[in-house]
Amino acid sequence: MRVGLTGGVASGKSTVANMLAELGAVVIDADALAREVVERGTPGLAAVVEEFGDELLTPEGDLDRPAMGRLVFGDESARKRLEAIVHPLVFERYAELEATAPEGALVVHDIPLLAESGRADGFDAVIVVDAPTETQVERMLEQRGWTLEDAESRIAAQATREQRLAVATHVIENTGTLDELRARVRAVHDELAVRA
Ligand SMILES: CC(C)(COP(=O)(O)OP(=O)(O)OC[C@H]1O[C@@H](n2cnc3c(N)ncnc32)[C@H](O)[C@@H]1O)[C@@H](O)C(=O)NCCC(=O)NCCS
Ligand SMILES: Nc1ncnc2c1ncn2[C@@H]1O[C@H](COP(=O)(O)OP(=O)(O)OP(=O)(O)O)[C@@H](O)[C@H]1O
Repeated sequence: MRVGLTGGVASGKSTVANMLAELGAVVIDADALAREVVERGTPGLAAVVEEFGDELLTPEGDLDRPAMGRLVFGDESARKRLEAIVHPLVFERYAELEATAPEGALVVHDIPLLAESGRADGFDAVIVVDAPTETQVERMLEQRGWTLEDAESRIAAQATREQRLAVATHVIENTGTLDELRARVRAVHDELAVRA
């Protein structure tokens, strides 16, 4: 059973993914893979440096993620050039990890850009974590210390709520407490697990 999990930035995807993992699902996290493929010393990071220059590296030689974020979320063509390097590497790692999942497992693919990718049809079910834009912005400002401009530029780089909801088979509203979220996640998990 291959389940896609998506949602806008700071909607609560990782929180939901962690709750699903606690319930026994195997979670593959695209954001984590996108970090792994550009770690220090990787061919991915070398490709990024070739494209964008080494001023986007920290003195230690890591990708300067805040600086890269400011660049790509303010410049669509730069974002597309970064995605063209990172996304194929992420898909490669995805295929490798998926092949190691145990038979009969509920395999959850946490993919922030699933609606944008046009790949939602390839999943048996698609869970969309949904929250109003104001809630997303509040979480980014309060819990991540981003500026309003950082928050709004990430939202602008993503599909709209409506576009995301259009690919959902299951919607998880994340507007209440974490306990309410956990109860909704359990209900969706239990429904999908019997089909796995
Ligand atoms: C620009 C980068 C270096 C900024 O790193 P940073 O640590 O600040 O953010 P992080 O990677 O944790 O992403 C946080 C969230 O930002 C949003 N986001 C990230 N990349 C993108 C993108 N290309 N388009 C729209 N939203 C994005 C997602 O909601 C994601 O969950 C990084 O986001 C990146 O490498 N992005 C390109 C790769 C990508 O598309 N990743 C998304 C999943 S494959
Ligand atoms: N129902 C909730 N009540 C309070 N805080 C919440 C709730 N849901 C999520 N959060 C908090 O909001 C922040 C964003 O959640 P999370 O990291 O799960 O979002 P995300 O969609 O994975 O974000 P990103 O797109 O950046 O990866 C986190 O600090 C999380 O603890």
